[in-house]
Amino acid sequence: MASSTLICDTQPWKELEAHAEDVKKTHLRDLLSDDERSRSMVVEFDGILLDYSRQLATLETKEKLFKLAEVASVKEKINQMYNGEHINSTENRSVLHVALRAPRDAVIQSDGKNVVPDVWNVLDKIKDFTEQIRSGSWVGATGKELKDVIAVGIGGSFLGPLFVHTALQTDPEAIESARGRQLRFLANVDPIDVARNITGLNPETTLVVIVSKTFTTAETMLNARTLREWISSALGPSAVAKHMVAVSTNLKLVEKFGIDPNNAFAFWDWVGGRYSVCSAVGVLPLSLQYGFSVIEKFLKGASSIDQHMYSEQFERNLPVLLGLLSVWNVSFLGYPARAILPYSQALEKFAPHIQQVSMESNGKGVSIDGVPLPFEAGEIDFGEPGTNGQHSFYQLIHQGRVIPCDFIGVVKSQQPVYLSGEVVSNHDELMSNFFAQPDALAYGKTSEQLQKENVPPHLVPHKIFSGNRPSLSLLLPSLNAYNIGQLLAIYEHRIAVEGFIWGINSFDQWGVELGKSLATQVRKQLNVSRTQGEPVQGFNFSTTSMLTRYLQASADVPADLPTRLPQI
Ligand SMILES: O=P(O)(O)OC[C@H]1O[C@H](O)[C@H](O)[C@@H](O)[C@@H]1O
Repeated sequence: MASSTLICDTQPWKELEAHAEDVKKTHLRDLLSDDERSRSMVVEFDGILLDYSRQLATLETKEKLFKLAEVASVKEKINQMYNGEHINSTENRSVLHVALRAPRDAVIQSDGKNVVPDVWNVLDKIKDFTEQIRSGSWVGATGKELKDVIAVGIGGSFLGPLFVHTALQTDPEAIESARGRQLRFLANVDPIDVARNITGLNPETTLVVIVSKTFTTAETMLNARTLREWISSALGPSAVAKHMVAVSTNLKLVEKFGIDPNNAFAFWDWVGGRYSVCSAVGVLPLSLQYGFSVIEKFLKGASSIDQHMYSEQFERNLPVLLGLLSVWNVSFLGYPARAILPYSQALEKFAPHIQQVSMESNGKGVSIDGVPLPFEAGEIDFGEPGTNGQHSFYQLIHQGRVIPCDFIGVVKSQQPVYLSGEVVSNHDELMSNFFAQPDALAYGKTSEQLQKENVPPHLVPHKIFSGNRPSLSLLLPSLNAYNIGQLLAIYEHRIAVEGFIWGINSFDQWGVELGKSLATQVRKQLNVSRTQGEPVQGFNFSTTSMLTRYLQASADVPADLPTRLPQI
């Protein structure tokens, strides 16, 4: 496909549009009665099972989607990504998060250089440093062991590590290796988040890890300065060297901040922020908490999916299939949202992480060549663990709008519980819902069924479930570090595949800039108003009124800002 051709102008796209009209006339009840079809919509790789038989799709849909992938050059784009080509063209960068989890002997080139040795130099440094901290050979300024870690970072420097930390927290092996240690995350510039993070912690036993790709993000830098103050006001300025380390691509700014460059852990501009959890961004704080050997398993799980994505034919390729189905739902069936529904409390931070990976990657309005898109790209991702979500927003999913759902289940619980006298184990109880919900969505309930149940006629319309609501199910064998790595990589690659089809740049994020620069203007205004009593000017009526009101009502904030840390 010529690079300036939009995907929506190609024949396979047009055929899919016409085909979607036919498929909309069928019902999942009928599609699911064809066992042959269902059988062909189950794929397994490395213990992970994907069943997409409850997608509103036929065998013909699949074939047509493969043709779309062909005309969109998906295979070529995957190869370009793995070969380190500058596919992030607006930032002129390679996109090589796969190199972060590649085996030591792999060769992955960026700009003519094999980056794998650099990756492993940093991993070795992390291993060494975290062993020093965990063994107590590195101590704080007063000679005490550093048992607690606060990771300061936001966006991609926060959400992925938080997801993995939350997922590992109840894994038996991880629990064992984290005994006596705490890992916290400070992301929001809201001072309440500082207060919550330092509550109950002693600076003497705390290590602060500043995580920022650019080392310029306003929120992270203010939080970093705040925690530097917390440490130095308690232990003296020289304590910072023992209590603060950094992860960044910008080692000059790390040094300027006052962190010893020896205690800085590098990564590279070919790692996108939201794809950085497998770099020092995630590996350092997570190894401090769980030990490097646990986190190495997480990297191996992600690497297994990387190889699969690269070499498996599309019919059996989990991320490619998932990506194609997402495009089908969004662009042809017209369902703009997706619910991510893990039936595991350990995955409670998975949807928030994927929200960033997906919405920041694919929420674009122009093609990679800058041509405005005549169709919507991206999807609205949200989710909560089951069964909690069932008691919250599932009403809308069952009887309101159609939202394709990803059901994620786990065969073996991290924490099995059985009660004598109960019908099933606690995990079986959870999984009963995992298995039931997709069928409830697909089949629904008809008025005939309701009448047979003697439902009073006036309630029948309220109790009808139209069904025909698509979902897919992913079944993981367990939820250890390896499986968590697999799950992460499946979603990362799925999102890339969607972007490859839509013909957009999934690896830049210009849409976050405008709000940041307007906040700079407001920050300047707040400063001159508080320090010099300047009236608010240069804003529209609404912002001027609100700012004025805010300033008047918070006049107790001292203009000279004497240091004040949370009083909690
Ligand atoms: O890691 P940092 O440079 O501090 O960036 C943190 C975050 O900043 C921005 O908001 C970007 O949109 C995110 O992709 C990034 O992860």
